[in-house]
Amino acid sequence: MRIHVTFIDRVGITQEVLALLGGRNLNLDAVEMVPPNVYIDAPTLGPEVLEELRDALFKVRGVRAVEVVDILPGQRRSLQLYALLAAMPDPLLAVDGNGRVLLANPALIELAGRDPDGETLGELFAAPELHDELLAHGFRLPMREVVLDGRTLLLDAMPIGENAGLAGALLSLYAPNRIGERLAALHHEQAEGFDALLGDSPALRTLKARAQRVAVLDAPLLIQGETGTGKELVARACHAVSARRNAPFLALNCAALPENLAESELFGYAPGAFTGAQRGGKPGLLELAHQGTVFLDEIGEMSPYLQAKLLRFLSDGSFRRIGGEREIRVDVRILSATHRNLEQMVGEGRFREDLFYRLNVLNLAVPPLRERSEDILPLARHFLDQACAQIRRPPCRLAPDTYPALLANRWPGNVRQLQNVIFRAAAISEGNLVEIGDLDIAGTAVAPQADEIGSLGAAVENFERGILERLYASYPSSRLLAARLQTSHTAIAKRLRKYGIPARS
Ligand SMILES: Nc1ncnc2c1ncn2[C@@H]1O[C@H](COP(=O)(O)OP(=O)(O)OP(=O)(O)O)[C@@H](O)[C@H]1O
Repeated sequence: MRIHVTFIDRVGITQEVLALLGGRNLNLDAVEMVPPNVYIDAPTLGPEVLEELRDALFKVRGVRAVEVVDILPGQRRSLQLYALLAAMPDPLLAVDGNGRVLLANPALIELAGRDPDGETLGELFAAPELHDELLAHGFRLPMREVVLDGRTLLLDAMPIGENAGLAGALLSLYAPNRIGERLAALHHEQAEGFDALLGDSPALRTLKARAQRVAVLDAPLLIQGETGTGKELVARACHAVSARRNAPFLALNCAALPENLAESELFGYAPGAFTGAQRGGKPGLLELAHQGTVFLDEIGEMSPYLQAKLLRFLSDGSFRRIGGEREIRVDVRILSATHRNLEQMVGEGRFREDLFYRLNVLNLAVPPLRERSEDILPLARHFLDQACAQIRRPPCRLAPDTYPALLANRWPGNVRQLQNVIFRAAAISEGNLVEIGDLDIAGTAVAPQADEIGSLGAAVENFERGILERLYASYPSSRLLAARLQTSHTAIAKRLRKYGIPARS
């Protein structure tokens, strides 16, 4: 039983109260003192002893009230705190002033494969120098990379109780790809519609112009493009300028969920649909998005069963919830996206042809980043500003010698990869310049395979020629190209001649 005693504060009163409990041989699990209150958790305290104890307590001078409570305030606070920590998808740690773990949330325990309670940060990350550095700086350091169970993560520290003397810190770990998502979320809040799609390359301008035309036509739209090119951003923009903009835009990633979960997310389920479950029904995204838009990402990964169910919805506008009898009609526009070649999948019998035609009434192709190299540096600068603001570090710039490497990179992960590379660089770079060594793009440069390289000189020349040829299309004079690459006009003219790159009119 838990009790709450209220008293008029005076010297020695709490000891007198506790002495009464001690005298009755009660096991005390917890005592919380918040004068003029004392809260006591005594599991062995039964109703009879309570009656007698209450009388005894009222004989103590100053005791005003004795009542039974469900839970102690501190216990309630820690339950709430645990619930909050458990709901946080990113791994979190609280440490004391000596860098010893006091608390880890379930995401961190899962990641570490153990509860690191009591370990030092040096032990947890197998990095004693990190521990010393964090302590030496009072936990106030820019984000840095750490390795936990073989995975590289970014560590962000926030000191606790600085004014009243350092009490410890709260540490958050982010997977580099989650940071991109967080930035994207931030971005979505800032810009809606096509303004969110940054870039001024001819390829992107053409895409935007076409997208603005198809966005307002109320028919299914298929968006194709490599991973990370911005397909979802395009889909959101199309919704935001369409007549449906005041109704919801709800997205489902068909690759992220197993078939049964994807089905219940999209179509919902009827009450009692699951045997043994006491659950009521649940509407799916199609119902929730009534009069709005449903975006089906990675549609190429949709199972044949769901393809059939979706086809039926696209053909007659109706469907049934899982386990439901009733036909439901909703007014929803379907936008879908894929990085796969759906035509080829249709040819190979891996995607339904009839569904393909239903989805592909309108279509857009988002170009890969390497085909719009003019966008690379403006995007990189934008992501750098965003990253510095997000991690609360002073603004920094890209060192000019990073340009050729950024421009020559193949960017297989496209804009998302660029965003992540820049974020990581902002997090680990020490000064106000992001240097080439801060960019984690080794291995994805457009470079010959090792066994194709004859000599270093020839390889460097090939590399240089590739950059010049590619940029010359968008900066079609040696002066423009020189300004773009931040070098002299004569140096560019000399190289264009050397490589026999014909002058543009
Ligand atoms: N033109 C752009 N301007 C600004 N940010 C962009 C642009 N294109 C993409 N991004 C950002 O890059 C990230 C990836 O974009 P998005 O999720 O839209 O790509 P996707 O093609 O749908 O990816 P996937 O194929 O993996 O689903 C997001 O954080 C998005 O905000």
